[in-house]
Amino acid sequence: MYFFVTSRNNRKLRALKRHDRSKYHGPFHPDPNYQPERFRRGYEYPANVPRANTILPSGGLNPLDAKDLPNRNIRLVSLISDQPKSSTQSLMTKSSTTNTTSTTTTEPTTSSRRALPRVSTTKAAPSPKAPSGGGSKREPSKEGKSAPAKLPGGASLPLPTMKPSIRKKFIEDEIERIGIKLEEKPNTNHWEIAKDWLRVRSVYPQNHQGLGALMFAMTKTKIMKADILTRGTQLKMMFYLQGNQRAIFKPKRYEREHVIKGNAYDGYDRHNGEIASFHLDRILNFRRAPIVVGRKINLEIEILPVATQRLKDTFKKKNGNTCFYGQCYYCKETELACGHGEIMEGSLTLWLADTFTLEKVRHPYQRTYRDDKTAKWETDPDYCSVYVKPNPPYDKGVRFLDLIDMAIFDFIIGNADRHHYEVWADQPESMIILLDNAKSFGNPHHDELSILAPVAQCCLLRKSTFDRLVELKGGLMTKMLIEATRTDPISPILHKKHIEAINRRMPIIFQTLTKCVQENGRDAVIVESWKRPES
Ligand SMILES: Nc1ncnc2c1ncn2[C@@H]1O[C@H](COP(=O)(O)OP(=O)(O)OP(=O)(O)O)[C@@H](O)[C@H]1O
Ligand SMILES: [Mn+2]
Repeated sequence: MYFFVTSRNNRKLRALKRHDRSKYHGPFHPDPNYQPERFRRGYEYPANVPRANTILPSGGLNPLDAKDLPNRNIRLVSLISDQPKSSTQSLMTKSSTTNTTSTTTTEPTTSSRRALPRVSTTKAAPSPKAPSGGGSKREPSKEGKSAPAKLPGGASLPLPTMKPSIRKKFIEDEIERIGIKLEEKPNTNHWEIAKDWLRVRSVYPQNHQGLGALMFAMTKTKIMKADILTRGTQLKMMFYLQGNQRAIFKPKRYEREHVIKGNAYDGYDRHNGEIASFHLDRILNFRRAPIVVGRKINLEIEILPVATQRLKDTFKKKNGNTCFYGQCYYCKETELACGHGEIMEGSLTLWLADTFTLEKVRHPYQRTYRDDKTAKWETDPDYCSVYVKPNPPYDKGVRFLDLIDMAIFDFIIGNADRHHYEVWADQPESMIILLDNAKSFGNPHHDELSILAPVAQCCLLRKSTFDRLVELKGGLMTKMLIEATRTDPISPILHKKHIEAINRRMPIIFQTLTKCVQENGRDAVIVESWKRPES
């Protein structure tokens, strides 16, 4: 009898839940309550719908909401300023100012121990002393190294800087180096070259002149066959290029200035984000992302004649434009991707050679993709030390530091959708391959701090990444990004608001690291390698 009542109640509860469509909007559908209509990834959350509050509101506040909240006049003081600051320096410093141009607001907290900082940035949060020209104004000492910035508690986070003249030359060289000439190089097997490049810890080499020729080939080579790609949840096509090379085509869905509102993982893929991310991967010298170019295709001439029947079946005309909807988890006839007439812009990602096998791993900082449910990492400040650090594959080797690198990368590009990542199977030293970066550059007015959770909680960073970030600070990263993408066939790749967003996010990374250094000491945070200490 008891069982009967309970199961009937459960049934009722389940039925109730089924009608409550306000919850699930993630990529998976683990339960029967899933309602795809409402929370397709292409769906943008209406502004007037109240959202359930989580302890951590996805790591950031919408700047537009900040004015409604009390006691948020808190100014973020940069810790990477060039002169040592007084003890008012802290990641979040309470300020009595009512200055509305204050770039950052944060909710006051009684405890310094919380899962994540809640900071939201409305517009460029300049590091006060960071010059826009990319150089550093810090007075160099005789060796060209600056005095370390002293922090409260005696810790320091030295940011080595170059002599202004050396820095100037460095900037020029870096900008020169990162530009790519897309030029034809006939009688070359570009695909074979890309295959030879593939390593356990890199996809392509640094500064290889073959890259421009390979990318040129990607933009021009005849498409021999076009098919759907059912893998993943987003609309895309699989192309087979002449010479037996596969490539993924992600269609343009938004104009450059479009802002994706709502959750940081909302919206369709951004093809330009996929391109910009590849170049950022080059700039950071990670070389862990597949090679991507922009390409405009003629759907009627280049695709339909070589399309498989199952892809052709999803083609439609709308308002005189050729469109398709493909076949994937979120693909449906009413959500067409349309060309401009017959021409469709998109990104083309080179398929990785089969030298190694991909293995998919669940990201330890995976989101719940639900408003009513927080993941453990969002509320537990010890999540990293208890659940990540001590356990394989993060307890030794390169994986853990790769995870942190990826968090930095994703924070810069604004990708909050890294629910899984991929590595080479059976290769313990494998890199985390930065596959699928298209959920990026959605909202340039919002910095999704929760993406930095692995950095803020684990307080570890590979030294080479730290050094590179220091080199790129002060605007060099974005200068290089603009130069790197300038020759892409569908350039400009990013709207200037996104460039501004990157410049704003860099100091936030340094602030997060500084807080780590304050608490743990520099040597424990910036490391060459990491291994779980013997207990
Ligand atoms: N360049 C590539 N080389 C080899 N395999 C790839 C490549 N790009 C994607 N894949 C494979 O296809 C899968 C789906 O691709 P991708 O992640 O870009 O699609 P998606 O629809 O965005 O997926 P999701 O919805 O899970 O984010 C990847 O997880 C990977 O296994
Ligand atoms: Mn994706």
